[in-house]
Amino acid sequence: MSATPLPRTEGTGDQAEEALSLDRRDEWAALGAHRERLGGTRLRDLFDADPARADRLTLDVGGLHADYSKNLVTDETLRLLAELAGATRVAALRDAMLRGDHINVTEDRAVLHTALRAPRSAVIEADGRDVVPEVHAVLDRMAEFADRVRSRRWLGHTGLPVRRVVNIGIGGSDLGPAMAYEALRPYSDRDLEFRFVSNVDGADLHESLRDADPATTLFVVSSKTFTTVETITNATAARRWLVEGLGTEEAVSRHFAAVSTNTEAVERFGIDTDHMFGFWDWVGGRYSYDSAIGLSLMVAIGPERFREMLAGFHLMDTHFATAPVERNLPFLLGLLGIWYGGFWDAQSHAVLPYSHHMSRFSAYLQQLDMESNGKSVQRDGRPVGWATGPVVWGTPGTNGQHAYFQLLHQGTRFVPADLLGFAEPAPDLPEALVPQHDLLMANMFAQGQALAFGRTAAEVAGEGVPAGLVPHRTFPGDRPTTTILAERLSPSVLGQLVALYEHKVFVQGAVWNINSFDQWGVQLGKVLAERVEPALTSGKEVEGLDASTAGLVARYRTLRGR
Ligand SMILES: O=P(O)(O)OC[C@H]1O[C@](O)(CO)[C@@H](O)[C@@H]1O
Repeated sequence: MSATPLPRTEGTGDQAEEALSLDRRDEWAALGAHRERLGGTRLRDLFDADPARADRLTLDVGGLHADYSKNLVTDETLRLLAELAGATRVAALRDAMLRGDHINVTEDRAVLHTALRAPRSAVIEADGRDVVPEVHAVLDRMAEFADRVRSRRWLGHTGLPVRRVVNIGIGGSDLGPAMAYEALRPYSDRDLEFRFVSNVDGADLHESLRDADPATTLFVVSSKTFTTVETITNATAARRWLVEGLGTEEAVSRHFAAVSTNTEAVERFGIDTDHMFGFWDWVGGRYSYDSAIGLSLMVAIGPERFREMLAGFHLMDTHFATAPVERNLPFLLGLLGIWYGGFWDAQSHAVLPYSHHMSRFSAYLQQLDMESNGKSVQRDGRPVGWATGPVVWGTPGTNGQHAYFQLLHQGTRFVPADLLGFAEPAPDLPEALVPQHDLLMANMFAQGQALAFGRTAAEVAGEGVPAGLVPHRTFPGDRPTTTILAERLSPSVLGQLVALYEHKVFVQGAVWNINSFDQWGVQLGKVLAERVEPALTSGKEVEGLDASTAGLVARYRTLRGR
């Protein structure tokens, strides 16, 4: 880590305000006192006392209908949370981000992923230069490339069109495109096959190539830095496979494209920079799939759908930038998380999509949220004295119901959750399968109800359940959920959802006064792996290994017969 003093963000101005620790703010104390007063307030009581609650605590933004009435909040809670957002100057930091200030203070960078989806007419400056024309120039080149592959005009070395696209990347260079490809699969060209390879375990690449024909395979090597060891190792192996398969190095040019900010490294690797698509250091890896990192996705769904997705992102950006805090969905979701983490001791947050196509969404959010807000020092380096980012997890809801929902309903842990669902089934679903959609959605609505309101002992006993079983069959309820319902999982709606969570993470990082845009915590393991690897292969003594790790290395070598 750099020893140079951190540049100050130009954004928020008031240094005395910024220096005040979150837990010493009056607004924080007010929330603590409010929490005490709420005590064991039940959602049942809140709904009974206020027939308008379900109507009032909802918000429509673009194609998303958010119902946050099943959260453990009153109007007073929401007012106090909005005051906390005001005191911590979240809106000022948001504006600083949107205008290109270097709010990523530890890396001295602007944070401008919102520029990736700005319309052509917008002007957004990073370091004094309008970045919007460059963004659209790359999008146009991507569109041309995607169209050539999709129309089978892009020919491989032997003159055959592409059948399989293999995206090689990891973290933000994998999770976004892989998640979005799954989400928008019904919109994709079904005659093209897509694979996403991330793991340095050779099995990942092998499974993606074992039935592939080098003559019809296109690799998209995606890496912001183009130095990430997993990606470069896999890309090198892929290149070897291709050259062996087609018998000549010359084939590489027609079968490899690259997405990166590092032109030199791409050239060094041997990928023709005519087939390279760039982006910029002001795009964080986990905020990048709407940049050229989405190239494989664009090949799958086509430039028009990709642009619809960008328009969805932009819609949510505009809402985030302009709506008042109390009616601003990213603010609301962010503040609810602050409430549960700070005053209800919630350790985790579940995101449960009732949609098969959203199966990778929670995995995508894990990086977005946990790499952003898994921090324990404030922006100026002081330790935090409050809980920051939660463990984010989840899988499609119905599957979860038969796995871990038992704990959500009756366990001792408190797990707030988001339920995501779509009124329309996937657009390509055969007629015979459409009726299943009602069953799917009935489950989502029922789970929200059961989690919120439970089933009291009296109700259970009233159903004739034997007394000994009553405690086992009682559901405490008061497990909060926010339900987000959209008409359909379209490209635009996906963009809206991703931008919603991006900005939710932003709001939380701003209140917690942490830098959501660096990721120093991933460095140590990388450095140590580089030191350990020679010990595994050559048996050379590696200095500085602790006794446990040295023992494991020795055991590994024995098991491998070395
Ligand atoms: O795109 P790159 O440079 O290969 O990095 C991949 C990922 O590695 C990280 O730097 C650390 O996990 C992520 O932030 C990033 O998305």
